[in-house]
Amino acid sequence: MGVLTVTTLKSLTLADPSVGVAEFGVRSNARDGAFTPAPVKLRPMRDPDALIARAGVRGDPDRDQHFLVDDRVLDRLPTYLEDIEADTGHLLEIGGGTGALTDRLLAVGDEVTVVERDPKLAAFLCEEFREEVESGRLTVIEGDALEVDLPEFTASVSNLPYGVSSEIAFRLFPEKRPLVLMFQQEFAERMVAEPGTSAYGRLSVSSQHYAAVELVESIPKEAFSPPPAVQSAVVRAEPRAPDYAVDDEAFFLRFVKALFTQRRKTIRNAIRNTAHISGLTEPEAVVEAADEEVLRKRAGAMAPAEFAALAQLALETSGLESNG
Ligand SMILES: C[S@@+](CC[C@H](N)C(=O)[O-])C[C@H]1O[C@@H](n2cnc3c(N)ncnc32)[C@H](O)[C@@H]1O
Repeated sequence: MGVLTVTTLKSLTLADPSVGVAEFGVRSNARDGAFTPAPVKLRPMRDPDALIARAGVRGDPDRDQHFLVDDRVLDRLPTYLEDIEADTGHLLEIGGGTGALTDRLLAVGDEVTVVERDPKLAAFLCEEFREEVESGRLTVIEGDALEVDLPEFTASVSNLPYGVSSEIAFRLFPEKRPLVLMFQQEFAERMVAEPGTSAYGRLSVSSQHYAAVELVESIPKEAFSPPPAVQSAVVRAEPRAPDYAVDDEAFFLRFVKALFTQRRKTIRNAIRNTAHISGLTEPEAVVEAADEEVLRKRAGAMAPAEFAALAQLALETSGLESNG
């Protein structure tokens, strides 16, 4: 019996996607060395520069348009979902651009929805992926990702528009789905930061409230056209319940926000000074009830579970403004 060697082609890039499909086959080392094409046929991935040329656009930084042009990065992004065995039944992409990432998502997902605000790009995506749109595998939503209704997606992989990346991330987090999102490097570092580090803050606590977050890759500016001003980074968020319980999630997040506005102050003074943000009607009662050890800390040294315990205590000892 001959030894079988699977012939794989990680990424075959052709300028024109209509040129053909790549055939993946199994080569038998039997004496005749015959090549038997495997039953599956995989198509090559679209070339990102050719997509930009076909779309007839130049990325406009004022509209958060920095298109990924590095095939290796594009090919890797969906693999961060594979690593955690995420369900790729329905992938959501925010900011489709000229479709280089959309193409990779169609290769791994059963169904893909892409949201794109720029009407010209949304129309191009419909044209470029006409077959997938007609077969129902791809839905293009033209509109602002902060406003449109999002579908029931199983995971998202997106190179986010940086101007609204925080707002979009916090629209996606509560959906509790695996996310692979590109941010500015510094923002990504703040999301994943640990207590006691300079990058740790409100963003770290609120991101980690929803998911286990991990900075999986830094991406140089040259991977984009046009290159952004700063380096980027990919964050993978795997949803999980936090290791603490909070009765009022909205209050917890508001309380954390309030305390970090006074990060140089002790927690004691931060509670007192930020009632207008937290909505606490009796901040002094919270100070009286809390442990001295906690009150002496500063927000940057508080673990998420400590904020949660303090928020619970605050709810038990103080009222909340009715609009808080
Ligand atoms: C950083 S580019 C990424 C494009 C493409 N996914 C890629 O990786 O090459 C961000 C895209 O989001 C679009 N965009 C900007 N603001 C948006 C918004 N509020 N909602 C939806 N799309 C937006 C831009 O037009 C642009 O195509």
